[in-house]
Amino acid sequence: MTVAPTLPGAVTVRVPAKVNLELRVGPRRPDGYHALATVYQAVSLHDEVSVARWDDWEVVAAGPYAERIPLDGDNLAVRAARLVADRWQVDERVSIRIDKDIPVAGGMAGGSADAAATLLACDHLWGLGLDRDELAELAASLGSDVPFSLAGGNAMGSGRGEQLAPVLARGTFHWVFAISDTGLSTPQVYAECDRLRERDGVDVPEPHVSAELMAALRSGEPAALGAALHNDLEPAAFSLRPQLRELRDAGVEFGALGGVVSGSGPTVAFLTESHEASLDLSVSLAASDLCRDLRRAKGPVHGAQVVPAPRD
Ligand SMILES: C[C@](O)(CO)[C@H](O)COP(=O)(O)OP(=O)(O)OC[C@H]1O[C@@H](n2ccc(N)nc2=O)[C@H](O)[C@@H]1O
Ligand SMILES: Nc1ncnc2c1ncn2[C@@H]1O[C@H](COP(=O)(O)OP(=O)(O)OP(=O)(O)O)[C@@H](O)[C@H]1O
Repeated sequence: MTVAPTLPGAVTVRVPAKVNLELRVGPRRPDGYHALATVYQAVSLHDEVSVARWDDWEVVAAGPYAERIPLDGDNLAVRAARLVADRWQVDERVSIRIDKDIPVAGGMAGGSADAAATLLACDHLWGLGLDRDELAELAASLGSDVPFSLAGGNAMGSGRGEQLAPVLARGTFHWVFAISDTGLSTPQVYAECDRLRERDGVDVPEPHVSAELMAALRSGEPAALGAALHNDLEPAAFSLRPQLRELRDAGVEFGALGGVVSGSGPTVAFLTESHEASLDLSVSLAASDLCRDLRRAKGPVHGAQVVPAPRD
C-alpha cells in the first residue's frame, strides 16, 4: 500500500483497524474512564507506519484520510516514539511516515493503530528487544485501544479496555464499514452516554460480555455473531448523529446479518454472510446515499507486524 518512498534504513509496521463486536460500558470510574467489557476483532483495513532515524521529530502522512490527522507533537505516533526514546534513554529522533487507510475519528482505533505500530517500529529500529509485556504497558499508557492494536485477532478487553484476554473463536467474518465524512470525538460520545443514563435514571451495572456473543464466536456462524453484536455507546452516537440510526437500519434491511456502530462511531459496521454478500450490501448502501464511503474487510487479522524489508 506504500504510496511514497520511505527513508533508507526505515522499519515499516503494518497495523489493522478494529471493531468492537460487543461493547458494554459500566460506571464512570473516579479517574474519568469507564469500566468496560468488550470483545475486539482486528479487521483488514491497515495503516503502514515507517520509522527512520532523522535529525528531528517529524511526521508525514499519505492516503485518503491523511489530511485529517495532526502533524505535530499531538500525533499519537510521535507521542509513542518519544515515549520509547525517553523511557530507554535513546538519544535519537525519528521521521515517521504514516500511510493512512484507517478512517480518522471513526471508532476504528486509527490513532491507536499508529501508536502501536510506532512502538513496535521503534523497538526494532533501536534494537531494544522489548518483550510483549513491556510493549503492552507502554501501549496502555498511550490509550485504551492501543494494546489491542498491537495484539490483533479477537480478544476480550476489560479495565478501561486495555487489559486483554484471549477468546475462543473460529472462522473468518466479512464486514462492510459505512464511513461518515465527519468524525465523532470519543470523550464526547462517552459524555453523551453518561448524560443519557443520568437523564433516564439508568442503574449502571458492572459490565460483562454476553454468553451469546462468546458462543457465536466459538461457533464461527456469521448469523449468530450478527445477532449478538451490541454496543452500549450506540444510543449516544445516535443522539449526537441521528442519521446513523437510519444508516444502521438501512444496512440491516438490505440484508446484513447485523449492524452496529463501531466503538464510539460514527462508522457503522455491517456483518454479512460471505464475501459475495458484502459486495451486494456495498452496492445497495452506495445507492442509498446514506454514507460517504464504504469499505469491505475481513476479520480477524493479525495485530501490528513488521513488514520485511525488500531484498536488493
Ligand atoms: C470507544 C473505544 O474505541 C472502544 O474500544 C475505546 O473505549 C476508546 O479508546 P481510546 O480512543 O484509546 O481512548 P483513550 O485515548 O484511552 O481515552 C479517550 C477518552 O475516552 C473516554 N474513555 C475511554 C475509554 C474508557 N474505558 N472510558 C472512557 O471514558 C475518556 O473520556 C478518555 O479521556
Ligand atoms: N496518528 C493518528 N492517526 C489518527 N488520528 C490521530 C493520530 N494522532 C492523533 N490523532 C487524533 O486523534 C483523534 C481520534 O482519531 P482516531 O482516528 O484515533 O479516532 P477513533 O478511531 O475514533 O479512535 P478510537 O476508536 O480508539 O476511539 C483525532 O482527533 C485525530 O486527529
